[in-house]
Amino acid sequence: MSVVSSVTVTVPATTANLGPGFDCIGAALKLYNHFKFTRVEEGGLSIAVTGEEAQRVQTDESNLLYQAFLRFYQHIEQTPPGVKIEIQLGVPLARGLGSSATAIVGGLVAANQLEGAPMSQSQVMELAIAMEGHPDNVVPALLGGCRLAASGGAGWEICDVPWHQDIIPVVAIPDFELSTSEARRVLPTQVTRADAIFNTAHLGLLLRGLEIGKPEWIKTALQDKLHQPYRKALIPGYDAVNLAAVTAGAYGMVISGAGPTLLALTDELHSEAVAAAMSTAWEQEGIIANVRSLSLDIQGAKS
Ligand SMILES: Nc1ncnc2c1ncn2[C@@H]1O[C@H](COP(=O)(O)OP(=O)(O)O)[C@@H](O)[C@H]1O
Ligand SMILES: N[C@@H](CCOP(=O)(O)O)C(=O)O
Repeated sequence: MSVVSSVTVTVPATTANLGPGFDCIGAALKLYNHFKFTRVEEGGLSIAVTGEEAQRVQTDESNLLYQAFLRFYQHIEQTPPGVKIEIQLGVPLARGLGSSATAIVGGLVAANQLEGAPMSQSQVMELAIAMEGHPDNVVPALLGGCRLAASGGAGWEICDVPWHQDIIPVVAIPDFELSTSEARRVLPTQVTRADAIFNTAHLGLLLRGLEIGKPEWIKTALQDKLHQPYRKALIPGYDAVNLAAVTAGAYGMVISGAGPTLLALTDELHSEAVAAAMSTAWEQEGIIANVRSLSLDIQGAKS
């Protein structure tokens, strides 16, 4: 491939953890950010952002998308070109839907394309994981689908997790932010053996439950002892929304990523009722949420 002057990269939102899979499993959703990079021969940086939360995105060198772009050039040991970046935001910021992963993946993929793809997809993935610090958002954002990542001796093993077509994700996105770093600060650095065993068993059950679409298994499997018990307190109304979702027919409800978005898994028959119940429950707590059913994106980042 040859060097190009402009590239547009589309990157999906992701929902990480899925209950017991803290820091190792995530799924790409059909909700997107679009990033256009244009080489500027005179040098310099300009960033323009459109979309609902546009004014919340940094437009100087600290912009995460640009930081990922720079990281690519540092990695290939070349001087970065001047660039004009146009961001069309579709993924809400700091809500637990992997907005930072879209920026990291977007910046790396765009730079790689501009330079004629000197890096393989798996090299881009390793760099993205190193930047984000955990694999569960950047891996599905790059590759699409539901993915489990495990660090091997030399690198990462990525496993494609089959997702039964009857399982519908419903996301309830509240009108407040919770940064991932803040939500990680409340987690203990050590866990008990009992909690480790609990999550190991439940993640195993979840993988098989997602594959065959068995409601009882998914219901049990969505429980977690490693992060949700500590993070619930950061999300007002968590218990009320959980009860409403399950009463309306959800298999279960979890925190999407680090929150505050809440994710219910359900079936087609119940998805509308589950969405309405989650919305109402949060409204009763004084929180307005954008609640919607989303299907899985299976393509990942595309340019
Ligand atoms: N499109 C984007 N362009 C630049 N920076 C972004 C973009 N999306 C997210 N970010 C950065 O990532 C931060 C949110 O990251 P984080 O707290 O991990 O939340 P999330 O769960 O959405 O990934 C934003 O405050 C912003 O600094
Ligand atoms: N495993 C991470 C996932 C963070 O996801 P995000 O969408 O909130 O960035 C964590 O739980 O901290």
